[in-house]
Amino acid sequence: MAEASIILQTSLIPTFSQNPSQYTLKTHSNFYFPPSSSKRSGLFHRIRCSVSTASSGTESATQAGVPWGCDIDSLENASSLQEWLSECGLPAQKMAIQKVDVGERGLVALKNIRKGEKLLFVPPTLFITADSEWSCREAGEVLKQYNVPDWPLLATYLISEAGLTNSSRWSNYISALPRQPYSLLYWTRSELDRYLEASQIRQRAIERINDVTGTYNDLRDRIFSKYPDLFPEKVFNMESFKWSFGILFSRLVRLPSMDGRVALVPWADMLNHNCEVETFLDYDKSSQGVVFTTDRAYQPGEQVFISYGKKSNGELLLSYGFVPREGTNPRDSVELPLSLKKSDKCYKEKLEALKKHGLSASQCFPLQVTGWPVELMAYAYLAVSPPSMKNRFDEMAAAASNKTTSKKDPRYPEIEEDALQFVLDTCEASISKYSKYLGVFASGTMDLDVTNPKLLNRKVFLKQLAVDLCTSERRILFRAQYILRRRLRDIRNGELRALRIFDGLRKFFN
Ligand SMILES: C[S@@+](CC[C@H](N)C(=O)[O-])C[C@H]1O[C@@H](n2cnc3c(N)ncnc32)[C@H](O)[C@@H]1O
Repeated sequence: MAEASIILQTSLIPTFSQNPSQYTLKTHSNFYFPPSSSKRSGLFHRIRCSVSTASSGTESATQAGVPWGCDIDSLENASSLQEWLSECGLPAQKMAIQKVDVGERGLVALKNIRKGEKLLFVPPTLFITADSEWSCREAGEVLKQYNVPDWPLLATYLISEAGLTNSSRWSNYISALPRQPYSLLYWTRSELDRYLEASQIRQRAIERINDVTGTYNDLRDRIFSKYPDLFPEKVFNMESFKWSFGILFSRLVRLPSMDGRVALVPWADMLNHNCEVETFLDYDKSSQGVVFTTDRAYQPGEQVFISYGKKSNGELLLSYGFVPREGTNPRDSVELPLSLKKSDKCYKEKLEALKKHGLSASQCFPLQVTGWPVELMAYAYLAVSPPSMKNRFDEMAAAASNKTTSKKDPRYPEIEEDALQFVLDTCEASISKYSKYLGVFASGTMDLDVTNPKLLNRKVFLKQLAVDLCTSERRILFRAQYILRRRLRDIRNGELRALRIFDGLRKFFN
């Protein structure tokens, strides 16, 4: 299991990124559109494809949601999925899809499973990748002609196959997918503003929704509108793209041993996440299938888990729509926003130095229970450094940028106390934001059981997720506050002791 740290982070996409602005899904600039449209229309003017527009009547797709898939906790289609997969070459399994306590549906051991055992063996013929054959060949050709990148291509592929209902080879798989995956993509702007006000995840969710909307608009304007027979708006619309991106965010796998190729892997994507499990999905060259190796033993009836990667609770909520129980995620982190003070005499020079290294006047850094990155301290040093340290601004900004290769821990003893105090102040400002939020919203929702969200109304469910997230993020801030206060106390005690010694020596020589 080589390079576990890298692989774990990338097992189930999307990956953790320290800097939200580095997140790239999109869109305009990624597309290459061939210059000549006359050639294109010559090639495609005859093509037609019959796509079922399903949910009849006047109900628009936007109001009705997508007309395919099933309820998130439904086992209705699970047995036909399992049957179809076996017919298509999935070997006999030691697990079956069942209702579970964590994750609603999941894979449960049917027999004793040993630690270190390889499971699954899903063959490549059952993966959905950017190279999969389209049931509507012409639609696939159009997208390839436009060099549409993998993510939007896969999102369109999924809708195209779903729209064909039973005539798609993936119909058994698609019928077993959730009709509305849990995802922040389904939260409205006012829900994000209201419930995630205190957390930086709100901004990440807004950016992600904008990316998905931008990607859909791009595809519609540049491609779908030119081929309405292949991409009718009744099927290829914002609602269906929200669904397909929701599916990709929560189920797409990056396979390190296949050069990082991304794929939907039916059956393997029925495994739920556990923060304490270290094993992940990958392609196994010897058995030529997707497998994972158990890192613990399972008895019949126990749910089997994998890891979706080293993700914070916020990132798990963003992509997968759940928040692990408090204190169970050793990889949990919270983003701390640090900013230059506008009143700083060297504001302009500092900003210039930051910009040179791809940073800005306001920057988020991840705090973990175990500490924080060297980049955060470098940024704090820059923020508090006086004009006399002008010649060090560039090196501080470079160290604050995670793009630098050297990970030296920058130290400026003369301003260390100020830098720590600056981080502590920011930390405490964040804590009071969380406490205010939790004080207002949390009352009465803390002890609700969210294992069966269908029983709760949507508002209460979202609120509980937000409260769980904010509680876990505030816990990390409290821990950082404690460490910072202790360090400051040590520095101040050390200074006091040094002053006393100096004073004693002075008196002695006098
Ligand atoms: C790859 S799918 C796993 C199969 C999924 N449970 C299903 O029935 O289709 C990922 C989704 O499973 C659910 N899930 C996975 N791990 C979970 C966990 N630890 N707690 C709660 N839900 C989880 C979330 O809804 C997530 O979006």
